[in-house]
Amino acid sequence: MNFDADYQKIQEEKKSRTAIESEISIGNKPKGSNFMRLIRYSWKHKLLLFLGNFGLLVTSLSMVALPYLTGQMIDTITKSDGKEDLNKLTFYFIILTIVSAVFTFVRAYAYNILGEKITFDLRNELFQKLITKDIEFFDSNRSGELISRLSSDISVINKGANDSISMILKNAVQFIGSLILLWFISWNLTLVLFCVIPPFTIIVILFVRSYKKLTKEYQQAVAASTQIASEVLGNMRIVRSFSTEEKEGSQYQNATSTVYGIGNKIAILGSQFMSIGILLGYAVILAILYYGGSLVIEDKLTIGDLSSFVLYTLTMTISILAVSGFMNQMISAAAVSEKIFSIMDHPVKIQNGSLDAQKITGEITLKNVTFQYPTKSNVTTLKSIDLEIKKGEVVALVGQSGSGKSTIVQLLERFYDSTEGQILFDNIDIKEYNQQKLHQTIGFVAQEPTLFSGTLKENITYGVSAYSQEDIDNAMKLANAYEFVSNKQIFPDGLDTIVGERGVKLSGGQKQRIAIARALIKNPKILIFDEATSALDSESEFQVQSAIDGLVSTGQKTIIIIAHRLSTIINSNKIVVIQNGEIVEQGRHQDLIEKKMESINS
Ligand SMILES: Nc1ncnc2c1ncn2[C@@H]1O[C@H](COP(=O)(O)OP(=O)(O)OP(=O)(O)O)[C@@H](O)[C@H]1O
Repeated sequence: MNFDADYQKIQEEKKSRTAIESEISIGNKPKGSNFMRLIRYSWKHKLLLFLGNFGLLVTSLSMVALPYLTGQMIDTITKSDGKEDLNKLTFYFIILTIVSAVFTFVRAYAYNILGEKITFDLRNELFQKLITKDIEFFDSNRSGELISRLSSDISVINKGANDSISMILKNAVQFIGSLILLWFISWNLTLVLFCVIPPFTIIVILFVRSYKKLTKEYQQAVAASTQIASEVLGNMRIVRSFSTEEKEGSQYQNATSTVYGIGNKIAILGSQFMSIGILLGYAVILAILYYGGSLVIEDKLTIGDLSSFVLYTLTMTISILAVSGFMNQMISAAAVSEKIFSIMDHPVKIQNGSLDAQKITGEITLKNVTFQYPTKSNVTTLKSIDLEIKKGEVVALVGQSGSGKSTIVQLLERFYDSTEGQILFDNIDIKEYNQQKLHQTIGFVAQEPTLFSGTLKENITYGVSAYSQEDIDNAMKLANAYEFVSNKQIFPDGLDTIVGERGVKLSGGQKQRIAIARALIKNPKILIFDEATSALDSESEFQVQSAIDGLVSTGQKTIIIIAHRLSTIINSNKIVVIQNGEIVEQGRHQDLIEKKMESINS
């Protein structure tokens, strides 16, 4: 294992971590209002929306009627002959309470389910869009951040989209309904109330603004700490071997301290707002009681009406406070949805072609290919590469680390489009081919094989829809994997052995051979080995190398091998030497040696 390189990688990742902490580079700004776009997601579930809103209307109107009924009951109590009316009013009260309870259930249930459906739709749409983004997108957006978009951020939208919208609407209906009834009970008392509403509204607006800013900062801080956790937990062996647990622990603590700090500010702001709200609320009640009480003394208002008035004022104060509370959730949802929609809308540059690549024979041409990575556009990684690979040829790409060998492979896989020049398969531009079909004709084995959680069989047949047991066995035999998979002492469950995080750990060489079998089962016309043996010990290397040699000897596939070791490439039809992104030499091994001898002699 190359610990130094790994350690350096972690350090580099850490440096870039700081850079990405604040912003996710998702490119273009979202179009239109995010909120309206969220509403459109709920519009897809019209029945639930209708049920929720109907429940909401009925509950809110019953809540508006209750203080009025209470006032009427108080007035009836003060009359000596009011028993019959009291019974009637009590009956109405009971009915209203029951209606209110039933429709509260309808509203809450419909909105909760609606929230879950929106979450389901958003999460799936986002994931589908993510996995079809250009590889370039993943160069500049860290997986930790993208995962938190998918998990915690979408849950924030769920809360914002169901609880808050429904509660805001409910309280708004209650507020307006109460205001109308207040006006009918006593317009002059209502005017007193109007004097307090503007300062109250200004405070709410100021609070909402500051809250919005802090919420955004909070989410970015959470994403940054998640990124640290995911990197450290994913690289535990390196962390342990360099004894950096303490350092990583304090790094994480620093990141979470930032989260805590912002959370603290949010808590202070929220509490301040609540206390000012309560203060203003009681001031209003006192004003109403004082002025309303004077009107009762002057016989211009009944005690029942004053009681209704006080209750309505309370309802309205609570409504404003509740709306502001739920506004927070909605603002968080809007802030989060802005990021989610920006990711969804980020354009895909690599356009798919329509040509079926199944009939490709394996002839590859690179014509004057120049390339800069989009995230490093000031550096030309490949410079005017001209290369011809014939069908069935074995070509080795050699050169110093960082010279551009793997970049050539990435262009052949069309992970990126070349900046200049053309890549042709069977004399047809790579852009003309359907990408999925093209990938089926190319088998790729990377330096560090990645297996997915699941069985060995699932891993070998990854990406292949139709296969027989014979296909699996053949692929395993060609990859030198058949023997160890069939060894009941090592793998009692054979192909059904679970691998991955919760399963059996495979050795590097075993993993690599499963990865080769996975590449071979597609029966690809082109096979690419990107330093497939460089991370292995000599025994595993021998096993993998003989699997590659076996494939080379069939002469049926075009094989591109990136390797450092001479033994791996000595039998190639062509060795291509790359230096600083340019081809400096190419030919058979013997030709290159002769050339070298000539240059030494001359
Ligand atoms: N996704 C990427 N984004 C930006 N730059 C990249 C990316 N991948 C590679 N590079 C850069 O491109 C250059 C060529 O890298 P490449 O991986 O092709 O080299 P290589 O010859 O395969 O090296 P090695 O033998 O070490 O694997 C390097 O400078 C590298 O830093």
